[in-house]
Amino acid sequence: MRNIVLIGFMGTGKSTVAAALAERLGWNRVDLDTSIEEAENATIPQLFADKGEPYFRRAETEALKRELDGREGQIVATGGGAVLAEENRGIMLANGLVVALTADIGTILQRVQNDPNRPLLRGNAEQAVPELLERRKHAYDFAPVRIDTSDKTVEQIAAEIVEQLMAD
Ligand SMILES: Nc1ncnc2c1ncn2[C@@H]1O[C@H](COP(=O)(O)OP(=O)(O)O)[C@@H](O)[C@H]1O
Ligand SMILES: O=C(O)C1=C[C@@H](OP(=O)(O)O)[C@@H](O)[C@H](O)C1
Ligand SMILES: [Mg+2]
Repeated sequence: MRNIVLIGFMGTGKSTVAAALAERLGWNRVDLDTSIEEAENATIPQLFADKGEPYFRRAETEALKRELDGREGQIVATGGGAVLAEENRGIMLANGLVVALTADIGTILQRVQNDPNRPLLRGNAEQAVPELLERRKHAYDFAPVRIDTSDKTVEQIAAEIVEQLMAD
C-alpha cells in the first residue's frame, strides 16, 4: 500500500497517531490541516471566520489531491470533515490504506475540550460534539480498517496500524 490515510471524528487522535506512525515507518507525516494552513497562509479558525466553511472544504480537497495523488510513503492525518465529500473519499481509497479511528463520546469530549482551534465546536464542545457525532455517525464507515482508540496509547494504535499495513 502506497500511503496511509487516517480518518475519524475530531479528537480520535488522527494528528497524534500520524506522527507516531511516521516515526515507526520512516514515512512522511502530513497533517492535512497544516497543509491547508500553509497553502492558504492562514490558520484553520481564520479560514472559517474570513472565508467560510465551503471555501475551507475546497481547500481541503485541493490539499488531499496535493498530498496523495501520485505520491507514496505519505501518512496523511485528515480533518474530521474531510470524508464528507464523495470526491475526497474516492481520492483516499484510490491512494492508500484508509484507517478510521474512533473513540467514545466521553473520550472525545475530554480530548477536544478547551481547544480553540476547532471552529465547528464553537467554543462549546459539550453541545456541538453530540450534534456533530450524530450527523456523522456513518461518515467513517467506508474505511476498510477501524480502530477504537478510547483506551489505547498512541503507540498501541500505531502498532495496530502497522500490523494492518503488513497484512494488506
Ligand atoms: N490514544 C490517545 N490517548 C490519549 N490522548 C490522546 C490519544 N490520541 C490523541 N490524544 C490527545 O487528544 C487530543 C486530540 O488529538 P488529535 O491528534 O489532535 O486528534 P484529531 O487530529 O483526530 O482531532 C490531543 O491532545 C492528543 O494529545
Ligand atoms: O470535523 C471537522 O469538520 C473539522 C476537523 C478539524 O480537524 P481535526 O479532526 O483534526 O480536529 C479541522 O479540519 C476543521 O476544524 C474541521
Ligand atoms: Mg487533527
